[in-house]
Amino acid sequence: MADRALYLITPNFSDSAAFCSELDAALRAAAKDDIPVACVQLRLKEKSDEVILAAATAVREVTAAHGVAFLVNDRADLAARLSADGVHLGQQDGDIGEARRLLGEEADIGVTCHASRHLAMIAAEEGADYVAFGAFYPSETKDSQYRAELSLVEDWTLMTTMPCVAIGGLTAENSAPVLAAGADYLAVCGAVFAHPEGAAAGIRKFAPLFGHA
Ligand SMILES: Cc1ncc(COP(=O)(O)OP(=O)(O)O)c(N)n1
Ligand SMILES: Cc1ncsc1CCOP(=O)(O)O
Ligand SMILES: [Mg+2]
Repeated sequence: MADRALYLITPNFSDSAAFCSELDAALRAAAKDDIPVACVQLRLKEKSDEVILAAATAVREVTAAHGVAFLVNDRADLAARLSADGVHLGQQDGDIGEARRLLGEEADIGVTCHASRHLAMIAAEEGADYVAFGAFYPSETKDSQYRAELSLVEDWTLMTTMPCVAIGGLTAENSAPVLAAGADYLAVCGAVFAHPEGAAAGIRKFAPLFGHA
C-alpha cells in the first residue's frame, strides 16, 4: 500500500451497482486531484457469504481499474477465495497466522488494536502488516467504546516502522493532527461515502491534507 494515504472503508451497502458508481467517481476524483488512496476495504456486516462474494467481485472491478488495493474485512477465508490483496482482522476475527497461511506472504494483513499499544505489539509480533488505532472521534458508522489519543500514534511511530492506520470519525476537517502525529493511513467511511454532495465531493475535501489546494 502507498504511504500517507486514504484507506477507504465501504458503507454497508445493498445496491452494488449504485455503490460501485459512487466508488468509481470518488477514485476518479482522487486520481485527478492527486489524493493518494491506498486501498478499499469491503466492510459488509450481517450479510451472507454469497452477498459478500458478489459485492466483492463488483467492487474489485472498480479498485482494479484504479490500481487500488482491495481488502476484505473480518474474513480471511473469503479474502482467500477472492484472491484479495489482504484482510482486516478485528480482535475477534481470527488468527493472524491462519490468515497468513490462507493469503500468502504478499498479502496485507491489518489488525484492530483499539487504543492499545499492547495489542499493537502483539499484532506486530504475530506478523501483521499494519495496526489500526481508533476511534479518534465519534463515528456515525460504528459505535466504539474505545477512544485513541494522538500520543498513541506518536509513540507508535517512534517505536516502530510498522505502518499504522487511524480510524473513527475522521474528516477532512479533523484529520490534520492525526497525520501530524504520524498516522500512515486515514481510514474513512462516512466523510467520503455519506458526504451530502456525493463521494467524489467528499474525497476532494481531503486534498489539502495531502498537500494539494
Ligand atoms: C482499518 C480498520 N480498522 C479498524 C476496523 C474495525 O475492525 P473490528 O474491530 O473488527 O470491527 P468491524 O469493522 O469488523 O465492525 C476496521 N474494520 N478497519
Ligand atoms: C469500522 C470502525 N471501527 C472503529 S470506527 C469505525 C468506522 C469508521 O467509519 P467512519 O469513518 O464513518 O467513522
Ligand atoms: Mg471485524
